[in-house]
Amino acid sequence: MYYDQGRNLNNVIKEFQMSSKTILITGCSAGGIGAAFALVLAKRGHHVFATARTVSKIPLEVSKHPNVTILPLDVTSAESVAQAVQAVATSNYQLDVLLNNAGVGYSMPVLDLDVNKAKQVYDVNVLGVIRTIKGFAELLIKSKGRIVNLSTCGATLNTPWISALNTISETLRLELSPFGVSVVTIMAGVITTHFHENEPSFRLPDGSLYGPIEEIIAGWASGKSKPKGCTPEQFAESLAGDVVGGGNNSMIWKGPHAGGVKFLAQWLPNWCRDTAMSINQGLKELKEDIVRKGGSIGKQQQPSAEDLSTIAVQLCDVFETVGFAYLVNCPLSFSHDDVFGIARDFFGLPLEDKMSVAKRTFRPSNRNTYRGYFPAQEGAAPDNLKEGFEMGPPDAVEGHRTKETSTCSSPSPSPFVLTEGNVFPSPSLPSANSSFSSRDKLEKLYAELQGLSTTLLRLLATAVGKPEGLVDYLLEGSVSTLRLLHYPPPSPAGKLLQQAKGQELQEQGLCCTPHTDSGLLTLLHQDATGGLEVRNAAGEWVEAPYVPGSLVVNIGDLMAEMSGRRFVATMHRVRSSGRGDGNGRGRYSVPFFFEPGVDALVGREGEEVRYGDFVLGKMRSWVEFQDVVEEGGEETIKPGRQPPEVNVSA
Ligand SMILES: O=C(O)CCC(=O)C(=O)O
Ligand SMILES: [Fe+2]
Repeated sequence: MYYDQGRNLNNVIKEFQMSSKTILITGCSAGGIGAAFALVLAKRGHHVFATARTVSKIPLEVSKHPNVTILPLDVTSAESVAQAVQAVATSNYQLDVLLNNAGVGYSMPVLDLDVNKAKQVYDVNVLGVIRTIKGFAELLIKSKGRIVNLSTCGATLNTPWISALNTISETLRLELSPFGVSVVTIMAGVITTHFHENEPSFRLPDGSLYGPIEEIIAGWASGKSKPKGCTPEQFAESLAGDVVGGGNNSMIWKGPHAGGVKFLAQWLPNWCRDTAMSINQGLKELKEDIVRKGGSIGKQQQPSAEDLSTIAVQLCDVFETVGFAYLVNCPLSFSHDDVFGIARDFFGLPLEDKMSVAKRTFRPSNRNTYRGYFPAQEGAAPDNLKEGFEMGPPDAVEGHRTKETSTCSSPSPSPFVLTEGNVFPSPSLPSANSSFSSRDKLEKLYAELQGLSTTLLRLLATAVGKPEGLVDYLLEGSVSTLRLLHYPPPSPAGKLLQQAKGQELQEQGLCCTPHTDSGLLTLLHQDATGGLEVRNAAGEWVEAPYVPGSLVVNIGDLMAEMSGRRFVATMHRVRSSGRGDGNGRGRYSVPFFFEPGVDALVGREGEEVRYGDFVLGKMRSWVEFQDVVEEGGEETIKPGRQPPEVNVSA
């Protein structure tokens, strides 16, 4: 017996019994179900009006087919629909079938919906269908034709844009039956199309209650988490007979998994459906996350005023003495795994891709001076062996000099532009097989860390009796830096160099030399490798061990100054013993340096300096800016330092 992808004997017989029909299909852009239906039906001898909002998107194979007429049709425009109706009415064809296929996707938890966006989605998916049906109704009634609405089996579960269509479709089925027009809803299973590519990269709005499961939701929004489906062509083949066939068959469930969902939706009790729908949707994980955080969600996560003043007292106490604190249960939507996943994503790129965003010091042809990548400099600084990537505020304009030189009273002659925009490895990187997909996550992490640091700064400022407005003043145009660090395991050549540098260095085994941070506060994610050490008031180096899930917080020079030296900017370093988890990957850390705006006047009362100048002064001692040289009283970047293995022309 003949059987081909659902095109069973009955369908074949049904089709042979029917003469050639004329079908108008909406949304026939390449890669989608509409285009696949157009081709399959045209090849079977039917005449097809293949329509799309942008007709150039209709694949050539369809548009060049002798049985196809191309028409522009935007289902959100009554005028466009009227023009298409006019074109069909004045053609030599009688319209037998209207296949409403055009649709757009919008995946978002209901609480996070952007209502205007939702209106647009309804305008295409629901009102667009009504507009088109109204337009073609007269022709369809004349032919006693058929309306086929493409829906999905997801409509019975969690796709509000589509379930509205189903109700309308079923209502129309009854309302049009007296006129001899049949109405069918296709409950599509999983079809692999370009549908999700129309959705921009997924991002929950700031403050979403669903933040902890954003990645899981993103997997569904992008279609990546969908089970394997059939191709649009296979799907169209299996349904061609149903589209042109008569009969009032209401709902047709077709495509991979459609049968299972039908069974679930129509036969099993609600609790079974709820259980099935909670699998891999992140709801279980979200519940666990809420329980882990003490059963509180959203706004209730904010501690009470009493809690805040207790935290303020504890922080003051710790910054006056030890200088370092561990924050636990931080209100961040990123776990340690998430944060170090981003770091691994970046540092795992081939060197030439990282060098494509290297600071100008390391690649003279690049424009970025302050943000971007700095490579490990094994020869120049074996005791400071780290590679890093730095970004500033996500909204800084790329390659744009802002306030730094425009409003300040004494413009800095430095070639470093502290306010410059961020650079990220482009998705189409020089090397074929690599890609960096964590830009959105980095920007979100930055925003969350800036928010958390602001809360901490407000607490500290109030605790030391600073005026209310000080924090807002300092943070105007804040140039905080989020830094990804990787301390690679030393190469054999690097080990030799360390030995050559002398006994003391070898014994210390440092990969980040002792320093204080320069800004207000530093919030550090360190991985489980360890190695961070802090110098206590007695001048002894003590280990700052890894505490799962915690953030290490210390204050920088600026905060120490502003507190009248009440707080200590603690000296810290990293030992290279902590340069690997044994699997040869090295150590990762992600410090966030919370900084004021470049023009904020900072420092001790009566001796205030511009923060931009303060930080540029400090940069002279940083390994990643060692190429600042004085020439004729002005600092310039000494160009041309490259890690030896990089091909400059790459
Ligand atoms: O890697 C670490 O744990 C510390 C890094 C650090 O202190 C810094 O980058 O200022
Ligand atoms: Fe530091």
